Amino acid sequence: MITMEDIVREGHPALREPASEVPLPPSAEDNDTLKQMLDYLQNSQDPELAEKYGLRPGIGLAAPQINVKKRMIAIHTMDEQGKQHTYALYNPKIISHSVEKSYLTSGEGCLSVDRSVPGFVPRNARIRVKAADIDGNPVELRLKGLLSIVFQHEIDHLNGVMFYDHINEEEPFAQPEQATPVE
Ligand SMILES: Cc1nc(NNC(=O)[C@H](CC2CCCC2)CN(O)CO)c(F)c(N2CCN3CCOC[C@@H]3C2)n1
Ligand code: NI
Repeated sequence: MITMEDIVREGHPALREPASEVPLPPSAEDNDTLKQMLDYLQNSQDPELAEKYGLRPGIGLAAPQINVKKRMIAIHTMDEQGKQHTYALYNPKIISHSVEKSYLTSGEGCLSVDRSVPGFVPRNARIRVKAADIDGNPVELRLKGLLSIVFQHEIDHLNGVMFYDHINEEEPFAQPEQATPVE
């Protein structure tokens, strides 16, 4: 079971190195790791389990955060319409994106960052993603809103990018150009 002890924090080299493509079909080990990442998110959103195991709540997780330098991400979140979305993917790749930007009005945080970093994180409003699902089958997703933001935060981790790398240093809460806020 993944707990906060397995999550590496700022300063750990794994957070700043690019992660490697996962050979498909996935090995039993990679499959197990990805399932455990998804379990973490589901456990962290259960108040009793989160309390019992001291889990910080999460809606996304990338393998480098558990010191596995492979291109694997898990996402478990509700969208703005209250629909549950669960993804466990290998080798996600943004193949196209909108010119329009968006950002979470609450700013972003990170399970690997034990501090608050205020500011808007400008991201692409809509993205098209190609990836492989947990069985290694190809998937193509068109994402917008919160889901688009979460995917970009996780794919950033596969490229050694942290959310605060995107924050405008001079004016953290400057309204990003051509951007739609996501509540
Ligand atoms: C927005 C939010 N970020 C939470 N944490 N941060 C994370 O997930 C980081 C990834 C997110 C940060 C911004 C975009 C992606 C983890 N990251 O570092 C992975 O790279 C939350 F936990 C959370 N929610 C709202 C929904 N709620 C449902 C009930 O259970 C609690 C849950 C809390 N919303
Ligand atoms: Ni993160």
